[in-house]
Amino acid sequence: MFKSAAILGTGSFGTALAHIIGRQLDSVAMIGRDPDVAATINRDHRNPRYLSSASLPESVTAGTELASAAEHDLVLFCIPTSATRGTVEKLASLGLPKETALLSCAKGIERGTGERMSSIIQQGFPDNPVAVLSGPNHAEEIATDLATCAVIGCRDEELACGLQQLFTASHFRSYTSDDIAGIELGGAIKNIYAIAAGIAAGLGLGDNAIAALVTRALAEMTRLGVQLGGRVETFSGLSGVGDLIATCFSPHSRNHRVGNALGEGKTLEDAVNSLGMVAEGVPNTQSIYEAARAAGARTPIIDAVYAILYEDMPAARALSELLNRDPRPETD
Ligand SMILES: NC(=O)C1=CN([C@@H]2O[C@H](COP(=O)(O)OP(=O)(O)OC[C@H]3O[C@@H](n4cnc5c(N)ncnc54)[C@H](O)[C@@H]3O)[C@@H](O)[C@H]2O)C=CC1
Ligand SMILES: O=C(CO)COP(=O)(O)O
Repeated sequence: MFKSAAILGTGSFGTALAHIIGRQLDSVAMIGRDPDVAATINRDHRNPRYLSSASLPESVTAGTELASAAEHDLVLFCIPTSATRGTVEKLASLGLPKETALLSCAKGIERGTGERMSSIIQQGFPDNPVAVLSGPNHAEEIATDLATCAVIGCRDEELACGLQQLFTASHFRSYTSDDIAGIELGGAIKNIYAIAAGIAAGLGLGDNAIAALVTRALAEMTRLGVQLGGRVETFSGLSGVGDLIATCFSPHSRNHRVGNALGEGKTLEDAVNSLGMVAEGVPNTQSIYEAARAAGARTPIIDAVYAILYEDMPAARALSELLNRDPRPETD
């Protein structure tokens, strides 16, 4: 179905996905902002800044011209969610054929509007087909060919199958679903729990506490995700519990690393600056906290992370408040 693709973003995820789809397609153009990074990718078939040990197939080239996305059948959005609307607007002003399929790979919702990335992309390109990709997909593991599964969210069956074929390799298996909202919400909300799990680890809590936290996080994610428009079963899938487990327990998770630093007493600014990559859970704690308030949802874990990140509440006090809430039944 696809012969070529453009990947917007030459960061970790764009690089990992170029490594995968570059083997399947005649040409993959990575589009970034830094001409030096692009030149090195073209010369060495490696990204000097992100996942520099991953080799990129010969079909992968890089550049900085957003307009060149129009030359491809498929455009992947692998940029931070905070950059999506601006990039969509710029790309829409340059124009894309209406057959070009658009695949959102970012995990977060927009602050202020609460909109999911696929909606923002669809607003910019009302006539183009839009799909999403999510799941437990650490770029570091994809780029070293460790086995990975993902879910593709798409309402058009033919496009879903085409994308599934593209994201099928000996070590990469993909599934399809038509619950785009549920898939995107799981991927966005889990980032906050990865910060919470990191905080818990940084505070020196044990396995019992972290298992309890992740279990209650799944209940909260499902409750909130359904209130925001996802289907309940999606949160038991790869983009829900699958990604929750990956990010809450993996040393690769940037959100977990930010949380860990906070639990050890670092400031948010230091935790984020020392990362040098995007941790979507930081801005998304604000956007999702606001969306939860607007929906009237009960989200004690998100509220605790929000208080730690944005209201200077000490992590130990937030933990104590979480544990000492009024008792309630497990399922309600
Ligand atoms: N790294 C991972 O394992 C995974 C990341 N994702 C998602 O992919 C998205 C991108 O994350 P990463 O690639 O990991 O981030 P990263 O921090 O590794 O790279 C971000 C890239 O976006 C570019 N960028 C930043 N601001 C921009 C702007 N305003 N306009 C255009 N480009 C801009 C940067 O130059 C960089 O190339 C995030 O939403 C993340 O949650 C999803 C699955 C896995
Ligand atoms: O979404 C991810 C893996 O599925 C990446 O998580 P982090 O952004 O926390 O590294």
